Amino acid sequence: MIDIDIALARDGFALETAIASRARALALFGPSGSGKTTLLHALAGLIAPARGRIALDGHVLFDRAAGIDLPPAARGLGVVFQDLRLFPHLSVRDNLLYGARHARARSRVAEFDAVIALLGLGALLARRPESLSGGEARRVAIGRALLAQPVALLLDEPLSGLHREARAEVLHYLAGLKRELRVPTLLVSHQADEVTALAEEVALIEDGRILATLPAAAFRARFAAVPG
Ligand SMILES: Nc1ncnc2c1ncn2[C@@H]1O[C@H](COP(=O)(O)OP(=O)(O)OP(=O)(O)O)[C@@H](O)[C@H]1O
Repeated sequence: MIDIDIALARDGFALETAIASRARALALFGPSGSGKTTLLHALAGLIAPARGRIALDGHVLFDRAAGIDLPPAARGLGVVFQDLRLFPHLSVRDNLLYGARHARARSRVAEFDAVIALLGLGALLARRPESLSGGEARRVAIGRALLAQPVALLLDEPLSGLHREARAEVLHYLAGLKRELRVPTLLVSHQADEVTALAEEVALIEDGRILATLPAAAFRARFAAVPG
């Protein structure tokens, strides 16, 4: 259960959003510049809203009025940023183990071998990030985030900038994770096809405001004709 009701402003852009969702796979869908990444960063604890509250499964991450603002590491979130942020000097295995070393003791989302299998990383373990294709690098970043045993996974445009085959490849693996793991996921995207494939519920965002929150079927009916 995610409960967000926040407002913040910076450089002429105002974000004022409220979302309450019980979906295990929620997407935030909107055009470029609508505030998706800003909202994800507020959730992750990288930007402090001027007003409001953020709670996840009843745990308060941020509450301006109550003076609560958990630092990013204490929020227990697995974040895959648009720029991935893999460690260039570490092998794929060590990038993944970094995630595992920072695992939360309380929860068990997925074991190392299961993540390797689910994301098809077995053949890549000795490689360095610089030698990976775009799709492979994303799979590693997702694996590292999962191995931190997060309470929720935040994915910022996980398929953007990939060519057609690589998009299909990463989408296939993300769909597998959704089937196999119970971890709640927030997907940020401006592409209707990936939202349709991965989300159970979709919050539509425009100009920093949530226009509506739709079940996946209603989203499909409304956006099916939009090309990816
Ligand atoms: N660090 C920043 N400082 C000031 N303004 C910013 C900063 N980052 C983003 N913005 C502005 O905030 C607004 C929302 O940006 P944001 O990146 O959240 O949108 P988005 O929906 O994620 O877009 P995209 O899909 O292009 O990443 C934009 O007007 C952007 O120019």
